[in-house]
Amino acid sequence: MTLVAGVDSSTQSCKVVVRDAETGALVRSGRASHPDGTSVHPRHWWDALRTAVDDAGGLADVDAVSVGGQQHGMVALDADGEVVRDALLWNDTRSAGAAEDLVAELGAQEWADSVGSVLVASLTVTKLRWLRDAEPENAARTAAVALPHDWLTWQLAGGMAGVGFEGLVTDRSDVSGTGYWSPRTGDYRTDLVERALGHVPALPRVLGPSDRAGTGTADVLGGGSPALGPGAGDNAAAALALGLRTGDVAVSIGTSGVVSAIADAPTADGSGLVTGFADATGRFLPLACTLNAARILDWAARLLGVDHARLAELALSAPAGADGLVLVPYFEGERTPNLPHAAAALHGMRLTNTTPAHIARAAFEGLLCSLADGIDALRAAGVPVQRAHLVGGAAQSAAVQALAPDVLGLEVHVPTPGEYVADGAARQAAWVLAGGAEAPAWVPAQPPLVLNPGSAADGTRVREQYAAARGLVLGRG
Ligand SMILES: Nc1ncnc2c1ncn2[C@@H]1O[C@H](COP(=O)(O)OP(=O)(O)O)[C@@H](O)[C@H]1O
Ligand SMILES: O=C(CO)[C@@H](O)[C@H](O)COP(=O)(O)O
Repeated sequence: MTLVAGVDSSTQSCKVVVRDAETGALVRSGRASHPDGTSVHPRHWWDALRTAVDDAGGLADVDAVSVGGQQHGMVALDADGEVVRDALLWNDTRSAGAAEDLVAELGAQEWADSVGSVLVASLTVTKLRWLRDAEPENAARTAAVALPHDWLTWQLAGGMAGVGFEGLVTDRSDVSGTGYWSPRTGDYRTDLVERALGHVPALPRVLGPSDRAGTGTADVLGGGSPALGPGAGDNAAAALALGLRTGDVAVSIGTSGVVSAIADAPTADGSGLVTGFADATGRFLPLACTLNAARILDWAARLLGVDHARLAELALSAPAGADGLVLVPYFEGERTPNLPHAAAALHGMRLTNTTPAHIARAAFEGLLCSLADGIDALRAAGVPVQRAHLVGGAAQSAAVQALAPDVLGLEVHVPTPGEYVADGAARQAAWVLAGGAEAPAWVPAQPPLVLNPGSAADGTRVREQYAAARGLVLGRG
């Protein structure tokens, strides 16, 4: 049996899956935690990768490895290939002012036309501008810039000592989230890098969907020398694992809340709600991403002193609409809509509707309404939406599953619990070995759970009261 491995280096953890390259059957898996915080030294990702690989029984017997990962993080390297400072992650909002400056300089629609997206603090180019303004010495020392998955792939290939900056590679999906690469032309916009950072550092070579990135040589591979895949941004990797088709929307509820869809043509949404990324198959991945998602539920569980299973029970014991209690969940500021300095707010509190059950219900409804807003934005950008596929850690919550069809107003498929980002990376690794125009067809071991909307009226009411409360927050934002 030929084995391949996929890695998901996500915000909160690192996951590794080992699968049969031909059938996609899961052979073994492992995981390890990442530290908290929105700026992290990349060595923590490397340490977690090591631990997750050990947990997965090693990789000595795999023939190819691909790395998927959290998008946008700025990994700045000096001329010796050393990390210049902690990487600023996608959910670090300190570059919000830099994003405003850059948008003011060129105009929102010009950014959307040039790089597919209007800039918000998540996008790497804004972090480069922040570095130039806040830490000019670090900016001047920056000789190369990579994304989290690029840096990990480079480490697997031997890093500076092994392959130098010439061996630094990325893929279309992840580079499309930098804000200095055009999904429409497939070219870097080095003029925009220079505008942000003040000079043009070495940038990773952009590989095609099944191009070989090199050969793994690192110790963590246990003496094996697997082919390395180009890797992918986490959302593109999940889309590859799910085999999304026209009309399908992936709804991922991890640290970020993401709705994304495969498209044949690039998008350029000047409103900024939809970012026009590329996917991992040579197509495009219009996407709306929130900063607040699974951690809304983590917050509610902590507040109420219960675990996730009990939080779901409490929520399902309260009526739809929580008797008017509405959570607008912008705990960490927000990205969609772009309100980096906003805070969360509970609206409509009465003595009768502030029970644990109502608060739990409001948490789930606030989470799902913010995702439903993202689906509306995709539709407004011309993306067809027929059904949702629910993935990410919080997709396993019974209350998310019960409430999603009504609030999203869609048929919802819940695939078998799994690590869809790591699975997509593993499927890409199999594609690198097999070659050909399409990724190998892997059939899921079990069909998804299919959930249909029960009460359209409930869904509409929940969304209307959320929209009213969100309007108050926008007014303050
Ligand atoms: N059954 C559950 N109910 C609600 N939230 C859950 C459940 N299981 C996991 N989570 C949450 O999912 C998140 C992790 O999801 P994951 O997709 O791995 O995140 P990321 O990719 O951002 O690291 C955590 O915040 C965790 O608390
Ligand atoms: O910023 C985005 C997408 O644009 C996020 O989706 C990150 O890629 C992080 O994802 P998770 O770690 O939450 O899965």
